[in-house]
Amino acid sequence: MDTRHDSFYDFEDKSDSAGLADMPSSPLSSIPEDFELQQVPQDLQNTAMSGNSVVREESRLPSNSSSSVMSNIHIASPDNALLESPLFVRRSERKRKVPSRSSEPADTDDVFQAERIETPQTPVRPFKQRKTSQPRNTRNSRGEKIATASMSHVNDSFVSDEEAEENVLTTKQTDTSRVVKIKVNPQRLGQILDSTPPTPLPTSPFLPSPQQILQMSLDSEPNVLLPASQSAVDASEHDLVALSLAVTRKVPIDQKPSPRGQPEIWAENRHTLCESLTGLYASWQGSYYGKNGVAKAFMLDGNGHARDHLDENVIILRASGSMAKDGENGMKQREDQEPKHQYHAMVNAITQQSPIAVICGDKNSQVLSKMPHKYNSLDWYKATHVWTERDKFNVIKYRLEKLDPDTIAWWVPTHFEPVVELGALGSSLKQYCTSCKKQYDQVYLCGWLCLNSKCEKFWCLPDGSTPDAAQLIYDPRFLKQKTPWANEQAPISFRFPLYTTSAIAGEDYKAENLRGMTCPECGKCNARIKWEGWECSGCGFEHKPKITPLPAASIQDQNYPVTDAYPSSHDSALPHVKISVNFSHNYRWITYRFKVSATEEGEVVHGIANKVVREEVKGPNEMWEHLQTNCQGLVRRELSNALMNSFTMNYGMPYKFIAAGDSLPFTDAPWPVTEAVSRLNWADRITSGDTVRDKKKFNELYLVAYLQDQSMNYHDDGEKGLGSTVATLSLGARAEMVFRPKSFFFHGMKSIDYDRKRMTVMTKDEPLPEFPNYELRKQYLAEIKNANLPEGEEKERLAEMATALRAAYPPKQSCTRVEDWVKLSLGHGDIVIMRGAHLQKYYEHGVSPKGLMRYALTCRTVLPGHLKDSELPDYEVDLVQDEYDGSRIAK
Ligand SMILES: O=C(O)CCC(=O)C(=O)O
Ligand SMILES: [Fe+2]
Repeated sequence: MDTRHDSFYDFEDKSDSAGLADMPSSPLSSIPEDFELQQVPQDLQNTAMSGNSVVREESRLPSNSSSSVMSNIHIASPDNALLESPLFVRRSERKRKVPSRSSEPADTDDVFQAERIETPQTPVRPFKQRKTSQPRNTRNSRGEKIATASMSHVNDSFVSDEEAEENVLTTKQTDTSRVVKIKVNPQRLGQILDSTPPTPLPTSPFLPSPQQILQMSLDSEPNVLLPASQSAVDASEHDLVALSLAVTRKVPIDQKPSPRGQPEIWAENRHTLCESLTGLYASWQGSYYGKNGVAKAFMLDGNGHARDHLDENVIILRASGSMAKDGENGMKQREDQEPKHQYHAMVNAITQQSPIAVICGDKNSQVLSKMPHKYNSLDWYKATHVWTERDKFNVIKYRLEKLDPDTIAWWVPTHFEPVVELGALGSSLKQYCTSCKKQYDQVYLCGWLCLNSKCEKFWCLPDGSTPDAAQLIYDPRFLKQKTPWANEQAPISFRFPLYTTSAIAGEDYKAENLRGMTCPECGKCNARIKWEGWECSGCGFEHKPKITPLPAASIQDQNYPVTDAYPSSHDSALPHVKISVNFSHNYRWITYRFKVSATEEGEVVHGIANKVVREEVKGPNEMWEHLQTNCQGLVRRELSNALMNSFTMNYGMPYKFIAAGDSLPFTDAPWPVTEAVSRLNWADRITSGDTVRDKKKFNELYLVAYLQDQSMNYHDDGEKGLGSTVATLSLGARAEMVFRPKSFFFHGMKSIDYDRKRMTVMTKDEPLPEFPNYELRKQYLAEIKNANLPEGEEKERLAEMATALRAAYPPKQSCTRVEDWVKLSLGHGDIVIMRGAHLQKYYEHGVSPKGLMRYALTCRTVLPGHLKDSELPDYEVDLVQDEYDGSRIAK
């Protein structure tokens, strides 16, 4: 199996973005498994911006607070509303269902006054704000008239007089009051509730049935939230339920209306998106991307969590990760989500007021309109809240708010009327937990809940009971609160600036040169596929800047000096590898020999070139300089739904094994290609002792161009139909090339699918004495050979043997890891030749260049008759004339 070229993952910020292990089908479902707890300075976590100045929002917390600050809900205080609200403690369960606009009063001193909750002082009738005005006409963001009403925000409560009687005011009241305007569009609310049955809600002791909700909403609509003749504070629970249902109403994807605009950027697939948004969103599988401990972006696709929400300005989503496959396409949570790396990165985004980019996939079920493309940039967002909830497992949730609240989002449908504008309901209710002393917003209408997963009262309503899922209807005041930030400007356009070339030699080979292009004309994300530059497959826009080549003189590495003498070696090998050395033609030829089966040896020859070789006429230096400016048609080939990260071109016989791609006849190749074929044929001859010219010529050359940071993962070159010798000429940057036995051969175990079961079995390959459990494996192999079991039974027995082999490892010794046996340090002009039929079957190799730019020119022999007619090229494969004889560098 050829597993090379999967190192395109190298572009991912593995430390922050979702782990690859999960391979979730829904991007909303992965989290790095290797999250590390990253401490956020406590004072940073507790700071929140108010206006332009930083204030310590939670400065009232007790200094001896026992629970982790990390699991607090983090609130960028919308304004000073928090400082103005009284706390009510409810006596009866019945009253708990009534959402109360109540919270711990904000004291400006630093000591949390928890005892106030337990010790009511001066019980007084709760202050009921009656200061409301008649509705008047105002204009919404599109200038259309909507009705508005003023409502007291401070000390108010959506409770009736009777209920209010039963509330006990436990804290001193503040006399400050603030009037906010509620802008609710009654027509819109009515329409929504009329046309859409609310999400079915099982009956609960706290909430009315769906039918009741609908009825109540319609009945009470004129009074609710649009207090024509009545005070807004009389609005009761069902009004909020109705409002919440209207605000969170979802339309099935196939019925979603068209958006009013277009995304700034869009992509047809994940890899073009990630490559074009490098640094902003480069999560190949996960939904989350962060860098340096700060959250950067989310991708919302698929259904997400049951209570995810995405409207014209607010998003609620669950943290990614902790998911496992559930059936064919689904995912289910498999464990509690812990406040780890991603959580802290979100906290950092809140405390640093660092905007988060949101991308939306066309499978997102919450978004208001039909997404025009597979992936679409939504907008920049403020992270405002991070908290934990409980389903079967703990779930970490985030609230995001559109960064620029004043422009209408492009994805809002043309005739969309918002039910309630952001900020129109004032701020959310906040309350302190009597146990952990942490303050949280009231997220759901069923009542205030402690959202600290480390607290004994976590997920408890004030009476100690826990809500059932049916009660979890969002409090619209929580959803629709407005969180001003000191700066609400997008940090960068999603259409990134085009790459501009550098006059400094070598700069153009840096990794950023491989970034994709967000088309300045149409916004489509395009990977850089061609060596020559960028092309937009959406509108045809091209960007092909001229690069500055790197002269041969600049690639001489001071740490590996070469002279006219035979160069020293920088290779290494394990002790059981046999090594021999020869000197000829200004090359040091080192041969590494090791067993590739019980009876056969394979070899790797490394020819280390000196200065004479490098400077030879038509030698490595000239080849290097010519290729940089005269090699057309190098492309990144497609590989199982992604792209190889290096640029390649094939010459001579088609090489179909890695990824399908174009081939050119040798007659159309730049001269270094044919020169390399000729030189590698010569090198093979002189190092194998086979002096017969033209005996087994290479008929194919695969040219690979690696930019900075590109590499080729462990793989083999042993595809069927290839000759057993593979030779490479290395040009440019130094590279490390490593060889090791494949795991199944070394450890003698592999995973197979048999009878619809995944099982680990012992392999039947003869082990080598250097391998672990050598004696035991020999014994087991003999047993299997003699037993002659039917297939199923044999598999079962091999599985038992694998279990026994695993148990036989000494403690702490890995039964999967394999060490490199040979490590070559390849310099400019060096040659590597691999020989041996079983070398490719049982060993694998990988290459990681260390500098800015490198070419590998690898020759193979594609055996005649191996290709099908359809795979044959439409040109005659003309073999390269073997002119090279090494005479210019003979010594
Ligand atoms: O980059 C190299 O030196 C080797 C490339 C290689 O292994 C391959 O093309 O199969
Ligand atoms: Fe290879």
